[in-house]
Amino acid sequence: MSEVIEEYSNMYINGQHKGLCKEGKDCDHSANADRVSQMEKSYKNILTELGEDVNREGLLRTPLRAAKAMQFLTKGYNESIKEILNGAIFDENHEEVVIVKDIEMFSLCEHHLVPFFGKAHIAYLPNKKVVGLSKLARIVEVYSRRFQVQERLTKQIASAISEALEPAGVAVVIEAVHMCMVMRGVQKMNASTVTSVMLGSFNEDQDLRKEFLSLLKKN
Ligand SMILES: Nc1nc2c(ncn2[C@@H]2O[C@H](COP(=O)(O)OP(=O)(O)OP(=O)(O)O)[C@@H](O)[C@H]2O)c(=O)[nH]1
Ligand SMILES: [Zn+2]
Repeated sequence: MSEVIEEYSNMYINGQHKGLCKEGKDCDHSANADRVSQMEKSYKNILTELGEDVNREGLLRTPLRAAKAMQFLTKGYNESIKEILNGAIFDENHEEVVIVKDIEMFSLCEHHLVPFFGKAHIAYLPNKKVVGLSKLARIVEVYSRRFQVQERLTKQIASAISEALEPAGVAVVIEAVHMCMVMRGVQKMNASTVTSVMLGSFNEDQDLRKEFLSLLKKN
């Protein structure tokens, strides 16, 4: 048995989940072990093609570590908004804007598979329903932990909030630095990219939009 399959099989003993997955959640460790094992092989190939000796001490466990790291960095594919928001939305007659700003986000650019990272700022104008504040940050996690372009990430976050809460309006702004523009390609250290999606009242009401954008400038 390969090291990775052994490691993953050990997590599921006598019907008890140990380690990665939540108690009682239906999951398939052996399929995941196969996936990680295949990725490990692929990383070995990549390192070899780059001229590295995959048998030197420092690299011995690197392909496996890289495979697991990549799984973590793309864990959003296995997460569901529905599950995250289950029980977290409640009735509240709050008619003012709710803003959560400076939510750190880390994603991977789908063109080069290198990171882009920065901050997401979210506002919504409730329409009878509000959501646990941390869940807004969790929505950012679900969509950013995937291969992305910043525009789509911004839109997916806004749409998820809009569908779940049916608010009067939603605004999402993301500011990010793309390592594909910093470490390679055009090599611009200080360029940052800002994307925004304004739905409902944030789209229709210029004053509301301005108020949100001016709040983002304040520290
Ligand atoms: N719109 C958008 N473009 C992105 C994002 N991330 C990376 N890109 C761009 O995707 C483009 C890929 O273009 P290509 O010309 O195929 O790639 P490239 O030759 O590596 O381009 P350079 O980076 O200019 O060297 C580049 O312009 C990247 O800057 C993103 O989130 N949104
Ligand atoms: Zn890129």
